[in-house]
Amino acid sequence: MTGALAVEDVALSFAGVTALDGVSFRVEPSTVHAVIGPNGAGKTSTFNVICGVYTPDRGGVTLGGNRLTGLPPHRIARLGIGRAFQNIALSGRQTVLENILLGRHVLTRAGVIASGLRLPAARREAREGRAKAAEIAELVGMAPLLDRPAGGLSYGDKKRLELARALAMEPSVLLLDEPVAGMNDEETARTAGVIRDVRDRTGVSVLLIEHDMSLVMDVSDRVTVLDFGRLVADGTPAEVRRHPEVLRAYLGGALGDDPGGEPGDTAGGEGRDHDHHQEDK
Ligand SMILES: Nc1ncnc2c1ncn2[C@@H]1O[C@H](COP(=O)(O)OP(=O)(O)OP(=O)(O)O)[C@@H](O)[C@H]1O
Repeated sequence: MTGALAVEDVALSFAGVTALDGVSFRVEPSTVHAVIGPNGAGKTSTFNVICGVYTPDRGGVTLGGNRLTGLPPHRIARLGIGRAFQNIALSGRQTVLENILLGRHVLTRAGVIASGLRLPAARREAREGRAKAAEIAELVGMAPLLDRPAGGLSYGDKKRLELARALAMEPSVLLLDEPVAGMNDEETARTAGVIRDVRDRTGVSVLLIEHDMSLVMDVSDRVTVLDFGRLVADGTPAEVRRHPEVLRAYLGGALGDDPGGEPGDTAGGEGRDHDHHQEDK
């Protein structure tokens, strides 16, 4: 077990626009942790700082006490931060198995020449890779689809394949950017089950950005709320839902008394006036 992911006093600005202003929180091992907040709150910026896409002006990120900030993104990925993207970028002609194997390339040691020559180490690595990919496909409920071309999958399966591909890197922390965006209720429930299974069966922590409050309140062990780049609340879903600053940020939208709201609720979507945030963009 690698230990907690700690975001410590991170500040980030773009040409005078403050994206993050002293944000700190911890993602404990084997937990589901959501980062929520209205549009422009700093959620994506937080992910980009964790992955090393952006270097913060102040503060930094550690995993199990080791500093990630300052390292290039590929090193951070190797150290255990896996990310599945909101925009589906799968190789449509390749099969589910091949797409999951693509996700493993950061772990592959034998190298292209050894693989080309089919040296024993490369063959062993390929065999292990396929076994691991099959295991991951089973975890995300896609075992029967291993030989299907990714291009023909349903929308929900494509999104879960993206998640599987990130898992193939064997991360300690899996970053999911809106894992159920655009999904219907049934697909959302399936993905919620996969997120729980990832936590419970692999011990991987899941850090997710999500506007669907129903999913957030349902699957998260802990929720961090950002607004205008500042942390306004951090706690269990029950604590966060009652927090006065959170209620204010969402203007009585999806986080009100209704536990979990309706699937598809877009907190910060309908529940507040975004215009003052959009001006900053
Ligand atoms: N590359 C960039 N250049 C300039 N400003 C940026 C950049 N990335 C983010 N920002 C600004 O930083 C602030 C935080 O943006 P960020 O994308 O992190 O918010 P978010 O919570 O992910 O929003 P959304 O829910 O709309 O995706 C916003 O004011 C945004 O306009």
